[in-house]
Amino acid sequence: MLRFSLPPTLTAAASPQGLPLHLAAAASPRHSSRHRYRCPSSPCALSALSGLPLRPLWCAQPKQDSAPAVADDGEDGGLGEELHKLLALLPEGMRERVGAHPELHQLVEIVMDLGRRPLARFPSGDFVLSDNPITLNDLHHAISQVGDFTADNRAGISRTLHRISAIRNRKGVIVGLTCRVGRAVAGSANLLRDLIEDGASLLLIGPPGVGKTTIIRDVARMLADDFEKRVMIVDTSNEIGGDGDVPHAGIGSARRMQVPNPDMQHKVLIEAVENHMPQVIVIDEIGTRLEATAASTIAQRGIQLVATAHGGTIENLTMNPSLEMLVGGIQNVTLGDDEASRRGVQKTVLERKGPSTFTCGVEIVSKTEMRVHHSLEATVDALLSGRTPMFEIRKLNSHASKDENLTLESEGLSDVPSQNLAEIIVEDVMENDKVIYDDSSCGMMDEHSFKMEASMRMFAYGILEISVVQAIKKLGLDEVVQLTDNISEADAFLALHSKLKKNPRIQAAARSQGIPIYVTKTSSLLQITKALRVIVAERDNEAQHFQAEDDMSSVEKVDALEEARLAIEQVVIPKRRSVDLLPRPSHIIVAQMGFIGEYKLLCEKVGQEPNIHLRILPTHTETTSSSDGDATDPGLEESDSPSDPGSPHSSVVRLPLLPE
Ligand SMILES: Nc1ncnc2c1ncn2[C@@H]1O[C@H](COP(=O)(O)OP(=O)(O)OP(=O)(O)O)[C@@H](O)[C@H]1O
Repeated sequence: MLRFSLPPTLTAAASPQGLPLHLAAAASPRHSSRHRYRCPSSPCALSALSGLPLRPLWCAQPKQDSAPAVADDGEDGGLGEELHKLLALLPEGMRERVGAHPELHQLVEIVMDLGRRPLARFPSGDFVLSDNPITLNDLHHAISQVGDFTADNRAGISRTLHRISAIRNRKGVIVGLTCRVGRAVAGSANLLRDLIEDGASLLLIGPPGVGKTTIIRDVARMLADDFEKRVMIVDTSNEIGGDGDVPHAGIGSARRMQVPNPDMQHKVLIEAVENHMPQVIVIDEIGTRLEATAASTIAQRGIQLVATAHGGTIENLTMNPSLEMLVGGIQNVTLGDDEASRRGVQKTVLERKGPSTFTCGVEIVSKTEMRVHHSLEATVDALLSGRTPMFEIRKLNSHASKDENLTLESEGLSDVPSQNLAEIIVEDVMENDKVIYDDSSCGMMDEHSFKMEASMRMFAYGILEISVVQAIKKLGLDEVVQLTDNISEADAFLALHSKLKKNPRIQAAARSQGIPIYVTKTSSLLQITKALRVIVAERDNEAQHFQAEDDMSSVEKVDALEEARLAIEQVVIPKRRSVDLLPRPSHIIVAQMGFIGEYKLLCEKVGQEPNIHLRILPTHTETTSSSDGDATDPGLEESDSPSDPGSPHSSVVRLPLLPE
């Protein structure tokens, strides 16, 4: 886990909320140097692979000339001027009740439905503002203070970021209001600062109320003020720049175009590009096919695009016919039989149709946690092929108080957590060959002793690629183990047991490749690291074994030829006696025969496996024809007789393996 300490000056400057993001708002960081990371599967996917820390939020100096960030909550006990404007919509009794609430500064919404008790929504839960039900008068009082409701039934309060949404009856009369508190939280986009600075087009996805608009507002401010880009916000419901014709200070020097009617959003998008020469376009809520098409047109013109869309995950987008275009579009493809079996998939598969409109996808999990998909295309491809996509988790420590250290962690980069080591099981699922991983032995091994010379390609299935890559980095195996998407070129296969069990096709594909299959019970970084150790160690042993065999083979060959040389030069030629050499493997016997042939001597193979060996005859090949049928060859005769090889009179002399 990576921890960064908040400097005391900034700690002191932290907002009364004590929220980490508010702490971050105290600084307006500007980064001059950046880490660049490399990904095996995609050139841009990657900070998590680096093993390098994310930058702390305050690591750069605030820009001197940038306007100070506007926080909603003011000095009067956290009740800022803007919040006052929202509370003014309420009848006095309710206003006092909510004003006295200890979490006022975190108020999210006020709900007023005709004939029901009014509610204030806080992150901790709902709070009843009055036992008296809301009347039409209460609603009229509120409506009279807000601007006009547009076609999307939304209105705002001039010079604020609040959003008032109406519920109407069938005759069009307003019978309910949802009054959302809007805040400019400078620093809420700091977790995305590196991507923004890189010029990446970002698609932020998240459920309603998770904080997308707040983040995108800060992105616009950051791009305009910190990175001095020409930013145009296409503000469909005036939520980013606030209600009224003068935009809210929360967007900094970004410009804003209002949209007369939500159906016109796509037209205003194109107009923004054609008339105002923006470098960046910011849009809240892309929701229709027309809007998605307009966004894709803009991206093709090389403009940095930052947008939000509703949805829990990127997978939701791939299943949304209106929005799938944002991720490149999805199509059905029918594969040939060979290709289908090579990939281990069915014949009809889903594939991405074209390039994605956005470079990166960011799933907003909560106000303090995001999942960054550095390559949206790689994520979509992974999802469509049934693999788990690689993403990076970026978090602000939600437990940090303003007096504590602020923790910025990326799970993708954090150290291996301590876990119950007994749980670690790595099995080789090839039949009858189950290996239970012995953790104690692993503890004895030095992480850096796993270096291998030969590189190895590994196919991971059902396991986050990012975790595998991290484990590879942790073991220092970057140069050794590479991930591959193609099972047919893999040397090893690592899978999550539960997932592999359910996919006989992929099992069959791996088996047909004849590669070792390893499984882990869970996909925790710890288990993957340990699995990798086993895989690499086994591979290392194998490599050493082959190497040893090779080495031995060449040493034995030298010995065998030397043995033949001594036999020829010391016995066969001077004493004209035959000599039996030592039994050897066949490829070495062949080498010996060639060697003997150079002396123009005859030899023959004698004995049975495993004792087959050569007998060198004191007969020259030139004389073979004339001596053919010479049954009286003394050497041959003598050598057939069982005799003591050590005897000076013996016809069979066994030479020492190595000459002295
Ligand atoms: N970092 C933050 N700190 C404090 N409050 C926040 C933060 N981010 C958002 N909020 C508050 O949470 C509420 C919802 O935020 P926001 O409107 O940005 O969400 P959203 O995801 O855009 O919602 P929707 O999809 O419904 O438009 C607002 O009241 C906002 O002020």
